[in-house]
Amino acid sequence: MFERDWETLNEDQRLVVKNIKDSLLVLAPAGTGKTKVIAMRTAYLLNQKVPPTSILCLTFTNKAAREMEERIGLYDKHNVRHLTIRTFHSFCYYLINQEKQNTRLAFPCTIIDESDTQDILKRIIFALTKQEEKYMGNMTSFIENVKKYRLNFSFDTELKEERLVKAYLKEYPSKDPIILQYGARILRLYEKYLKENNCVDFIDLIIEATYLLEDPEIRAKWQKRYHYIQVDEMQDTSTREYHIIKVLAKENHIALYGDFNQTIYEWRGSAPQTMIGDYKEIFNPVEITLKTNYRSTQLLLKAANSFIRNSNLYPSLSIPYAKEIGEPIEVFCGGSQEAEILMIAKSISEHYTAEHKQIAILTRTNSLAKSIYKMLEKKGIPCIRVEDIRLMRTTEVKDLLAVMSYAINLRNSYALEKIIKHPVIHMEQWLIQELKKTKSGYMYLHDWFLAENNDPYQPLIEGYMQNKIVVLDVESTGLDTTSDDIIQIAAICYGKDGVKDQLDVLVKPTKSVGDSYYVHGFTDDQLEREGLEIPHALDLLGDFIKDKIVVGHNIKYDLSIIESMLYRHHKQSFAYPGVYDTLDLAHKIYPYLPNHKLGTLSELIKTQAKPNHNALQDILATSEVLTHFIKKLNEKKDERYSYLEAYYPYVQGVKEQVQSMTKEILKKPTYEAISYLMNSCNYKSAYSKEALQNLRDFYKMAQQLYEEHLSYEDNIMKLLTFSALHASEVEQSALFKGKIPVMTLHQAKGLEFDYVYMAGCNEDIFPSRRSVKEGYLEEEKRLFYVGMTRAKKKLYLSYHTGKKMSFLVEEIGEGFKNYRQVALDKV
Ligand SMILES: Nc1ncnc2c1ncn2[C@@H]1O[C@H](COP(=O)(O)OP(=O)(O)OP(=O)(O)O)[C@@H](O)[C@H]1O
Repeated sequence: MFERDWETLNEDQRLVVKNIKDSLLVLAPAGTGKTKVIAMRTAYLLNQKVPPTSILCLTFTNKAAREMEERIGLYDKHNVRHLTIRTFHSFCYYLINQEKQNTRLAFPCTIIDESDTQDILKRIIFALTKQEEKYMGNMTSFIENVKKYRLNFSFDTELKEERLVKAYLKEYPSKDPIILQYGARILRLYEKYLKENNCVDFIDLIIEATYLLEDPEIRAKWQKRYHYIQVDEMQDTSTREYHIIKVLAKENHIALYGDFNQTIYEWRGSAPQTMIGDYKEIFNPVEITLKTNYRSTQLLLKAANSFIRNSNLYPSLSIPYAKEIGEPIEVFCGGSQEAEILMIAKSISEHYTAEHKQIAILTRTNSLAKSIYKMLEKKGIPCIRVEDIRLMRTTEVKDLLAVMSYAINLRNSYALEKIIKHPVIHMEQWLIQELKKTKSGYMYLHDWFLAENNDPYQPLIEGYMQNKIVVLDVESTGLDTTSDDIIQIAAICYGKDGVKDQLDVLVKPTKSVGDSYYVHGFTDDQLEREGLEIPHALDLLGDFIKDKIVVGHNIKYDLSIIESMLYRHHKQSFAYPGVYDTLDLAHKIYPYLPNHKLGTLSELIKTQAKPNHNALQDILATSEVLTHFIKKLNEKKDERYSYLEAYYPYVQGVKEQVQSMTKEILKKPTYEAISYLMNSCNYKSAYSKEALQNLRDFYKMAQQLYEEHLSYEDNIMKLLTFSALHASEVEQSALFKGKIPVMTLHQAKGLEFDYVYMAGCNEDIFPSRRSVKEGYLEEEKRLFYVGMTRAKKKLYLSYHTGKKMSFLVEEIGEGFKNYRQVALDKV
């Protein structure tokens, strides 16, 4: 297979595939086969016996990652599983997950996608300004950019939001009155909200990965891991992402692939020219340009080249492979926007029969895509608005995901609020508002749903008084709770009279400790000599924690791996009267600390025991921190009781409903949990026919993603991560169910179609007036180029009278276009 495909490659492509000794910069204009080349070069590396675990491929979309994996799988089915092929965010998540013990995040945290971010910001902005949506667009990118800007300062610098925003606005001035007046407060409230709910957004993933890689040990480990790094669509890689690549690559081989003319995310922080300047200086790459275009007809390619010249874009021109001269671009003008859309409809139904499915309609804005979709639908043309088929973003899917997310992260009030507002539960708004006001007593919304008829901290306080608290910590061969082994269990039983008992055992693992030796210091030999068999160690632990309150710092991780070991050894889960996490308490009691790691808390409280990765020492430090927290909790006891008296009777019923629902979810595979919610909990009564169809698709997706060997909880985690990282993406398969996709140009990145209609080629629409005002005219030109180069056979450009035709159409130059004007009554 590889040999056969190798034969089809042109000389430039072969140069790239075969060069595995230098760093590379591959400049590849649209349609010249860079995706194909990356896949073949990876296969070639495997042929040359490069270990698959040392190859990292970063793609722009999950779809591209999947396609690349499939393509490489054709050449090497066995090794493809061991490659790391991910999008940037997904890679950062992977890295953080592997460094669970070092990250500042508390696992399992919930990753929120862009629509959740918008939702949260909308609420904050409304609460502060009583203004609604019109400020959203600006605010989302403002928050994203300020968060990234924070990385210009060292992690040790303490920077309050006010100072950070001031510094940012000095460098990047804004005229938006809401940003100027409220920017810092909005940022502060947004960050606080995420922390309280144990959620992270996409930028946090990049920030946390950067933070982790600052640690010399962690950095060296990851640098050692990857010897070959390939990055697709480098032109849209943000400066921050490039920084991570650079750190990882160090002196290893790196290959960047891209096309300056397809940079369409400069507004989000990509600066390809600066990045490449830096890359050339540091890595001294061999530069190869792919010149042969395999996608478009001769005429379309000449038109695209002509556009590049006339608009002064980056001078990378390509030559056609196609023998077909092709048809000229058809430019037509409607007497109104409606007439323009009707002309598109007419053209589609006249020229293309059912066999011609490869058609797409591209627009500059979402709102135009919506109008086109509506009108085509009325005309009976089967089409689909890409925005609507982002399955993971639909309200109904998000409703079900909220239940799952809450089930595994009981600190997630964001998800909880979604659940209790849902029509099947419907807690009244006034009550939710009142419950949110009880934070001053360390009672967050989620605490109301954990509390029995009394103070949620009562069991902890009582446990302390009765010397029945167990502080626990386990060490393992790695951080994958589903497959790694426990090698040490350490616990103390303590309370108001100090430490009463202690358990400290080593355990024989079923596999080598590998690199984890550097974290805990136990060798295979020592564990073999001194370790107990795991069933025995688990029994000892079971006895030790019986009837005790279990506490730990980020205890969820320890409990997950214990649960997994019990499951693997066919043992019953442990039962204990309560679990508390000092990390959770730290967030509530000291919300404004820069981080809540055990070391930070130990310094703040001045504990005698200092945490140092030795399990017993860490436990002692945790117990001192806990004692301090219990004192604080006690101080607010009366306040909590007065809240409980006022609201608990209203909460109780709903609480029981939510608890029984979430408990049930954790006893089933994800897809069964979906049908349980739909049927037994009657979620289905709340949705329309289309929404129910989406939920059926979601069910199927959960079934496909399900992995038997993972625990129920880990499968939920997998589904949630998948949905967050895929939320902004178009699932190509759904597009081609015999419907014509209507989408924005940004959504069309990386796709190709036989026939492409670019609508709304009017001044002020394309280029968009706002972008031009903000200084992004060049980016608008590149977006136009991306649109033109999606077409394989024919391109249609349309506009309407009332506004002038976009000058971008003129910049294609003459000799490639036919003009047509039709009045509305003739359509
Ligand atoms: N050597 C080749 N021979 C025949 N077809 C090829 C060759 N190289 C690439 N192609 C085909 O050309 C088309 C474009 O390739 P590909 O999608 O890899 O380009 P690209 O550079 O990633 O494009 P873009 O940047 O516009 O997304 C694909 O259909 C691919 O299969």
